[in-house]
Amino acid sequence: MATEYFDIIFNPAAGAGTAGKVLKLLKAELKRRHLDYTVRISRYAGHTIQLARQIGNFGTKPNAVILVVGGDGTLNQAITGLRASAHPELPVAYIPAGSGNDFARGIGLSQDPLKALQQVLDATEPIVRDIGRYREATRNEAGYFVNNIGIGFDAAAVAAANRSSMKTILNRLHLGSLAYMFGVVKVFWSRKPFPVAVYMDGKRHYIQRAFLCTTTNHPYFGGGVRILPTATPTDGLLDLIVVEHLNTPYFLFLLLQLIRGQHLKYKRVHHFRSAHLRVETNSLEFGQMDGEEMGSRAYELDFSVAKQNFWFKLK
Ligand SMILES: Nc1ncnc2c1ncn2[C@@H]1O[C@H](COP(=O)(O)OP(=O)(O)OP(=O)(O)O)[C@@H](O)[C@H]1O
Repeated sequence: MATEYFDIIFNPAAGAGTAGKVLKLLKAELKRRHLDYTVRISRYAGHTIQLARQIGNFGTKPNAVILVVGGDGTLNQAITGLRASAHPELPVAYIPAGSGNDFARGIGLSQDPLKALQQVLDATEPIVRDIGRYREATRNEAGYFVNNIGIGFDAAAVAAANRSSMKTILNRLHLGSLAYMFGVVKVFWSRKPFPVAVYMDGKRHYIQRAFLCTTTNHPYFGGGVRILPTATPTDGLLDLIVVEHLNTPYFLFLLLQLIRGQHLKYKRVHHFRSAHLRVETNSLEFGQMDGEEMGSRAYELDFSVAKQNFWFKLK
């Protein structure tokens, strides 16, 4: 089936306001190829959920494809809205236009908008990939994530990066993924270790001094950091990494090993992999989901895997 029509959902705030340039490029290319489209603009934070739900509920033209243009948060919200609609099976195409773009990196979609569009146009049938599903008991929330949910260090870094004026400047310089590094440096000295309980395959694992606790669908977080090189979005499993904080020199050593992709072999780095995971914390900690802040709370999270139809061709 060739794509005849695109229902574009566009987040003008993605990439700290630089996504408009991406949309302009795409529109010109679609026009050049005589491909028809409609653009629905996300007018406020969270509006993407409603836009996607409306497309799922009120139908689209035959052979229409939903094309999301934005960052990881926009993709997350589009999938969340669509899955709450009458047609959750509709495939989702995506053009990365955010700051971090970890989903594109993790799934094998180009970060160059026109190359990504070519991958979308090359698709002839939906492609199925894993996404994460979560339930959080403290605030009675449930939903999906395309990249990861993190508690602790990474989430505090996301919060710091989002509040930083550097994010806007770096996005303008096409260095959006560096914004997270500024967040990392900012929160590094102020974060305190916290206890975490992980439940997997009927066993409880208690980690007294966790610093970072991230459940992920693919290797990347924080704008290109390969936190779990072995995670794959096709295995029906989620990967969880818990990094312990022993002391500052050891933690810096682990960070160095992380950059070299060698961190998983150390005793203070715990790796879990399963179709079902549960994570509990008892202190107030920051959380992040696909780069969006989840607020500060004591978490009780249950994770599982869902299958999602996408529309792009991967090598
Ligand atoms: N019109 C709007 N005005 C302000 N914020 C919006 C608007 N529409 C959507 N949003 C919000 O923009 C936020 C950021 O979106 P997104 O994550 O896609 O971009 P990003 O943070 O630049 O990318 P990435 O997650 O890849 O780093 C989301 O929380 C979304 O709810």
